[in-house]
Amino acid sequence: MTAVISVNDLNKIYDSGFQALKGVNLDIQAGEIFALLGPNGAGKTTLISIICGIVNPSSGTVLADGHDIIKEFRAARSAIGLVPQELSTDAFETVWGTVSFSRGLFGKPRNDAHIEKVLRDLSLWDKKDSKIMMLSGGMKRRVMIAKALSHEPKILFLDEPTAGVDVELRREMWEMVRELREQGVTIILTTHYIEEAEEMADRVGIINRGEIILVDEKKRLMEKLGRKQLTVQLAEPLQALPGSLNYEALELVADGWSLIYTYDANQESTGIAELLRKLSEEGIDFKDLHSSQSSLEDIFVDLVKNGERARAGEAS
Ligand SMILES: Nc1ncnc2c1ncn2[C@@H]1O[C@H](COP(=O)(O)OP(=O)(O)OP(=O)(O)O)[C@@H](O)[C@H]1O
Repeated sequence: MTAVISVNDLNKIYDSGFQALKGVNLDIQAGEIFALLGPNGAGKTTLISIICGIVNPSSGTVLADGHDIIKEFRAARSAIGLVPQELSTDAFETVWGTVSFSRGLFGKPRNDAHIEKVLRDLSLWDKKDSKIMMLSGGMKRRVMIAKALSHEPKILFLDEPTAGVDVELRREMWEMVRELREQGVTIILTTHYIEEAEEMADRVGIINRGEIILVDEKKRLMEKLGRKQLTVQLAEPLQALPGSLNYEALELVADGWSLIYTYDANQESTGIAELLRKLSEEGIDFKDLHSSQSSLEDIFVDLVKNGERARAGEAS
């Protein structure tokens, strides 16, 4: 695997004195979809902005497509397409005009066939002569993507691509991102929607308070940290758990009508057999059993919470 972006010991301290990035190390592999996930203010936009040359780093280095983003800014930047959070296009320009103009900004020679392909791939071809202001919100977002792809970048950044878009458009965007990956574009998206990372990404990086707290393949992440929950629906409600069933992994919920048992599906012994035996010994009957896998959301919330707890421990 080759890293198409390599971030080394990157720090950012804003003029206000606020440290938005703390020693970030990150490699993005060619051809992957990488989701950078983190709560508001975690540092996602700062990281992307540094890689794209919009914000200066305080220290550390970044290589994009093998080029140092400061010393070889032009070469690094021309490998990158950026779809920013904000929609910013000239309302009076046509779709064709604005997208071709973007290509020119990167010093690339005119290539109408490429612009046509981009517009067709994004279902914008029949709108090529429309003025931007005449387009729907979804179409405007597509134009932003077309602009970012106009100079044939190898790497595409999407900053919160589906913030504030409706469900249908979100699905379309996901589909489009997958198609781009098939064409060999490496994609990095930032999101606070765990659903988005879960749906789209090959790998997920979690950033919190300027630190990357975890990077892993999505599948492995879910297997490694994924807990399962077994819900036992009782035949009769319980007031309280009997002493023999009083353990941390077991909770009485739904006014005493259900038990939730949390276990690690990767362990050889899950404890389920023992739980069921104890229920029977205590004479507790149940109507139904079902298990569910924890989502990336649970994993994320746990990681962020644990990080905060560890920090509180350090402080005290
Ligand atoms: N120009 C600036 N000057 C000072 N602080 C800043 C500046 N830009 C961002 N910050 C702070 O740096 C932190 C990280 O911001 P950033 O926009 O990178 O986060 P984010 O993860 O992208 O958040 P969001 O999801 O809300 O966009 C925030 O606390 C923010 O207030």
